[in-house]
Amino acid sequence: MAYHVIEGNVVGKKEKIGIVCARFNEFIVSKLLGGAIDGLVRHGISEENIDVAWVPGAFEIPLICEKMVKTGKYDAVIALGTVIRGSTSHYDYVCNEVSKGVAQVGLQAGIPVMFGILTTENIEQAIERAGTKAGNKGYDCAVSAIEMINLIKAIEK
Ligand SMILES: Nc1c(NC[C@H](O)[C@H](O)[C@H](O)CO)[nH]c(=O)[nH]c1=O
Ligand SMILES: CC(=O)[C@@H](O)COP(=O)(O)O
Repeated sequence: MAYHVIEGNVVGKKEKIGIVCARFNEFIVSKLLGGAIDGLVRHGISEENIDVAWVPGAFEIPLICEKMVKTGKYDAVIALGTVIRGSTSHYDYVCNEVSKGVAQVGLQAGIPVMFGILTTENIEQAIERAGTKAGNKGYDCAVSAIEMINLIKAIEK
């Protein structure tokens, strides 16, 4: 192979992870959280190195992600929430702002800030992505967080 490949493995060690959860639609978000913790622990992260912060709704997630990042205590932050369309345009504003906000925090952070927020048309779609037939978005974000931590280490060494 003439070119070099830089990639991150999914082996966690002593890294510290912050998770920000929205309480709105907690029935779903709690499943995302369980999946995220399962993914982290099964890939080597100790539960004692995981902090979970709860916010009222997805709109508040970016601010607390930023607060966690600025502590300098975490190797990655995972945002978990569930936004389900209602009968007004409120859904669009919440989704737009939370996605922009999390992305903005991530670009400024220097550490991975993972977007584990479901944005669905209905409850069924959310359930499918919180541990049923479409997997668990929380688990996926957890494993990707470890990959990103190790990728950054590989690039910076
Ligand atoms: N409708 C959903 C919300 N709405 C609440 C907002 O996120 C926010 O907490 C409120 O506007 C006060 O600032 N939040 C969700 O997480 N999911 C929803 O479906
Ligand atoms: C995503 C939301 O904010 C939504 O649940 C609010 O519902 P509605 O648009 O019917 O007020």
